[in-house]
Amino acid sequence: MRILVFNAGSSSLKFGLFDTGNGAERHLLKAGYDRFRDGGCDLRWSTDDGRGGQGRVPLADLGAAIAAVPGFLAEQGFDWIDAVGHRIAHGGAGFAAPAPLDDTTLPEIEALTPLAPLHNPANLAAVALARATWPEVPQYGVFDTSFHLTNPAFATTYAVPEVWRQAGLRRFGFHGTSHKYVALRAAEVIGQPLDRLQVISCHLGNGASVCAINRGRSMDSSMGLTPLEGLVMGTRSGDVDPGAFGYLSRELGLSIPQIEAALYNDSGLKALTGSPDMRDAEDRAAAGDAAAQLAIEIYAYRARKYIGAYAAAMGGVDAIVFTGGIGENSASMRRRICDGLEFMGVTLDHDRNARVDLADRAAPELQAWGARVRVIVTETAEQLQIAREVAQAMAQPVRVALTVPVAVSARHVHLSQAHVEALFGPGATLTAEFPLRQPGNFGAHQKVTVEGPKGRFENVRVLGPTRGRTQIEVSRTDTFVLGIDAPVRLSGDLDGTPRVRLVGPAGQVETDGLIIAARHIHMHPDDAARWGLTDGQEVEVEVAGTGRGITFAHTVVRIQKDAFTEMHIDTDEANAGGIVAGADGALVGPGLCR
Ligand SMILES: Nc1ncnc2c1ncn2[C@@H]1O[C@H](COP(=O)(O)OP(=O)(O)O)[C@@H](O)[C@H]1O
Ligand SMILES: CC(=O)OP(=O)(O)O
Ligand SMILES: [Mg+2]
Repeated sequence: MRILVFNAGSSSLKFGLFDTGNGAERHLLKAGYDRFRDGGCDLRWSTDDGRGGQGRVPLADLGAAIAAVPGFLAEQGFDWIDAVGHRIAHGGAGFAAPAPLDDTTLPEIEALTPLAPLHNPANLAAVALARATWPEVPQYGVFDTSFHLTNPAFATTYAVPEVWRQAGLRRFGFHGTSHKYVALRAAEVIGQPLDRLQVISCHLGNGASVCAINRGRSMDSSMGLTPLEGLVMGTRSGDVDPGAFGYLSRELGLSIPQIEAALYNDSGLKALTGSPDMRDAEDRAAAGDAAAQLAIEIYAYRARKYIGAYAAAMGGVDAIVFTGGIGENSASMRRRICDGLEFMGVTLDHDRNARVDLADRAAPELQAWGARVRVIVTETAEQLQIAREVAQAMAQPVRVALTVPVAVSARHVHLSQAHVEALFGPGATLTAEFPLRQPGNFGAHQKVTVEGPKGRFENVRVLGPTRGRTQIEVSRTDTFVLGIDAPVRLSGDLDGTPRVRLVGPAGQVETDGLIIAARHIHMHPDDAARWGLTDGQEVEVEVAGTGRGITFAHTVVRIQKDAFTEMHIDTDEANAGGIVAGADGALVGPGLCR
């Protein structure tokens, strides 16, 4: 199968043509445009049959370079392809794996553009061009963010107001395809499976990020909601005190869009040296330019801090991997970053570091003899990794994933009006303390004690409004605390359920209705119709975006007028999957429609 891959970065367009299948992998064409300036850019290309070239071409920007690709392929005699893989920098929380690019997924990606303004527009321009040029050929997106969706909540959560978090403010991380590829390549060189290793990957290109890969999974990365956080980059600032926004607004009268544009386009090496290019910074520093010297020191210091932080975050490190234009090519930057880390077992062999040859996907080790931590440098093969992932995705049977929010229910009680009065006094009614997402439902001010032969739970929340029959929902673990066995039932299916004592301020009742709620999805009829689901149908739900991703079988779809579509699980289920509030679940199944 012949796969064309587009990788538009913030300063370059790289593309490649791969032949995959039958266990073999050929890199038919490797090409890239970069150093856009003065109305032109550098083109460099090579084919696996020995052709190639390099030189300036009159393409002024990334858009022009993207548009030139079909003509370039035709000129070099590559006249057919089976699929196109596109690097997409921001995929948000919705794309944990490569996805076909179609009229459903593209608007979701477009909506993320403000969070990756230097990247998603170029990525999407390549998609538009490829769809227009090869309308019959499947197009897949491979997302920088996917690899990091395994990051634990304590690494992805900003300590900011809840409404901001609900609006989507969280850390994502980028360069995932690169970090994954180089970590796998390092594991190959070390000769151990990646899931036994603790690796810190430093992708130092025009954009730059450090990633902690803890036993095969991304645990943290220096980029956040957007590719602005973290390291110093070509034109991006990396970490800045958020207090700067208020300061700049007050002192310089700058607006938020002005500040944001400057942090993306006019900061980093460009701000410190006048050029976004590390080659220029190194040349100027060597010629005695103090600003360039300081910029290089800041760059290295920031990277070294993140390496130290991630060694601490993982509780160890077996290998540090350098990649990206700077990581691959700048021996002096690798040395500046590693010097001073001897205390944690990192010692470079300076001769090896100075004589790196990365031809043929080499991944040389640069550590001194006897050093505990390996230091490896390798070319990032984002295009190859994208081609591999596209080929894998195409080989899989079609599964449609639909996203539903997952809510975790703690133990609670629904009461009949008769029981409200028995527990809270004659004439008492439930009063709402906070609304629930299912319309009309609320958490009541009222709380009761639930008592069994072995133990009791005090302050169990009553949910309103009242129902025809009292129902007490607990987890399986709770049944052991109470000392009463309870069946797994759907809400309302209460015949033959165990009796339990409820105690309120004005009295107590013995009532049946104790259940472990069967996991279910409240579903709006429109969603059910759109997705081809019927009431009572059981589906599988994958909640993968957590450290202990889990798939729930036998999840019952409950279609209800006006329902807010949402899956409900109990605390045992949430704990089993390491699921925190706000997680998304994916309904997966062959019969679902998008
Ligand atoms: N020989 C070199 N020495 C130092 N820096 C280099 C060298 N070659 C490339 N670079 C730097 O690599 C950066 C571009 O990295 P690259 O990974 O190609 O970018 P992108 O993020 O656009 O994919 C530029 O800052 C460039 O100066
Ligand atoms: C996410 C990012 O910064 O990518 P690049 O390095 O290609 O600019
Ligand atoms: Mg890049």
